[in-house]
Amino acid sequence: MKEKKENPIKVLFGFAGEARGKMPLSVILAIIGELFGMAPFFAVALLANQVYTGEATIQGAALIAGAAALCMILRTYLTLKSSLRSHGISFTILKNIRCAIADKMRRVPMGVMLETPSGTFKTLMVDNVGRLEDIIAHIVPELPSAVAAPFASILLVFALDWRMGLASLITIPLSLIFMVGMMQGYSKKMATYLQSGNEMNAALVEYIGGIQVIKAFGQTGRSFGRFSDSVHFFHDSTLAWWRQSWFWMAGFKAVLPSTLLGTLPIGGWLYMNGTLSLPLLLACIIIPVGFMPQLMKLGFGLEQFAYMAANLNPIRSFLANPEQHRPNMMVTLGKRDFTFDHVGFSYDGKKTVLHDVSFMARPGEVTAIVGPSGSGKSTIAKLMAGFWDATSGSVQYGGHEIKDIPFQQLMSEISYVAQDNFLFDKSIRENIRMGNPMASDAEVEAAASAANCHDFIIALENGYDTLAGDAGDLLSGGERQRITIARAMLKPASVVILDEATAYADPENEAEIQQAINRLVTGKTLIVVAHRLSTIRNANQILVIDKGQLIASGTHDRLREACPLYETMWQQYIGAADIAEKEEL
Ligand SMILES: Nc1ncnc2c1ncn2[C@@H]1O[C@H](COP(=O)(O)OP(=O)(O)OP(=O)(O)O)[C@@H](O)[C@H]1O
Repeated sequence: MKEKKENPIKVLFGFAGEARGKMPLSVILAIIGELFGMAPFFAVALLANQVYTGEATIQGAALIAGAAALCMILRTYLTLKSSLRSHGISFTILKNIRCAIADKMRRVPMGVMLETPSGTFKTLMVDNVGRLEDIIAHIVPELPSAVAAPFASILLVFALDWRMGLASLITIPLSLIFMVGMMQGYSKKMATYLQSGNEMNAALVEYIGGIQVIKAFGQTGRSFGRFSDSVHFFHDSTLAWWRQSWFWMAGFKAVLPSTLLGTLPIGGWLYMNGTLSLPLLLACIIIPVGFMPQLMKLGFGLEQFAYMAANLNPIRSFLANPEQHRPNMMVTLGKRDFTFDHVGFSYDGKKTVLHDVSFMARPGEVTAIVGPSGSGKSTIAKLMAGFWDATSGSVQYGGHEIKDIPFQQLMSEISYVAQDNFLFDKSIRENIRMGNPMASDAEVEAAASAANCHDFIIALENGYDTLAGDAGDLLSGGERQRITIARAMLKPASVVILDEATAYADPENEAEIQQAINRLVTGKTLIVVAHRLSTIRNANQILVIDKGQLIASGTHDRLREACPLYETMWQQYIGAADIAEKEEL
């Protein structure tokens, strides 16, 4: 995914939608509000002058104080108005970003959705987007006003006496030195901070998920190790950042508002010289005291912009994913065969994982895909299911390119049993029924029996009503796999794509799964990504994949003679099966 360096504010307001063009008024209201906020300082300066010149009267002082109070009321009113408006805009932008992410989820290839952990979407939608709220609602309108009011005051001090104007600015270059120290490596540190926070969240979810095993076996386990490491990393990196920046931050906060450092000695010297009158001295000392705290907001605001960019990046990155387009109109499918015609594929546009793969899988037959780990077997299965589109060449089903078949229509033809045997956090009954929402309870249980899972399901405390999430730690990987096979059995599909799980190679589970598969595929086309070669001995066609290339195809007996890689895999398989059998005895 390529990312152009774009102004993050521009990117953010690209989502303004119906609130487009409303921010300038919010900024103007905030600026005018801040200008009114300077009134008390002018009032004090004016009063001091009147006292000095002997012009001060009770009525005059009351009038000045009243005007200052009115200005403060106006300031509160305008700031409130600006804030109300900017919050409205902020919520609109947040809503639009969330809608854009949700919309994108529908458009990205199914493979992106299946392979991205759901926690990542939660972080994107809730955390990253949520953190933008304050920045839009506060920083955007307040930053220009934090510049405007001090700027107007500085101009006034310069107009009164340019030497005092310069004296009042003396703390700015000094504080800039501290600010540069504070901002050193800021973007990198902020990115580490956010990333380590996300890593801690993910590790916590994994740790809590496995707590039952940890308690049962009194072990700390790998997941605790990961959680503990992430907590320590978060602690260490945050502390290191704080240690590096506290001195600079304290210096910045102490120096910037201390305008007296310049105005008092220089003003005093000018007064003693007789080149500055006392009223001017007082005015030039008091007015800067009022504007510097505003400039502090500027420093804070700049920091927030870096924070905003760090939160905006993962959102932009997801939205930059290429989209998968499918028509809505159903097509008339011919003979249900799969044809791969010179197919090439890359997940990320950089590394090619399939090179020029061509084959045909005929209806009603078993086509097996074998090869070393990482050779591209699952990728072929995912291209058949339409989860990704071929980068070059074409994948066809029933005489049509898969990308010309509506996704729903293709899904109604195919039952896909994934390697990671994904169960939803619903009851086991509902998990199986997802294969066919119209199925009765009796049909669900019949499918479960055929998939060899009825017995262990009824042994659970709540039987078929047990939530898959609650049952997660009670079920073995093989049992979870069989539940997904039961789901696939219930689906009235003509093709079954079975991405075999690698992990459940113990002979008992293997036999149970094998039986379930045999019942599942009666009369259907089976495409199996095979890790256990016993599964596919009788396959009509076996495709041997190596490093993304189809190096041979044929029946088991033919490949044993013609394909050395297949023969080696077969010998390894027999050897492993022998060892497993002996261990069982
Ligand atoms: N979502 C993805 N994004 C990027 N690369 C991926 C993705 N999924 C798989 N790959 C890479 O594509 C290559 C082929 O992976 P694939 O899962 O198809 O192999 P496989 O033969 O099925 O492996 P295994 O037998 O271990 O399941 C591997 O290098 C893998 O790292």
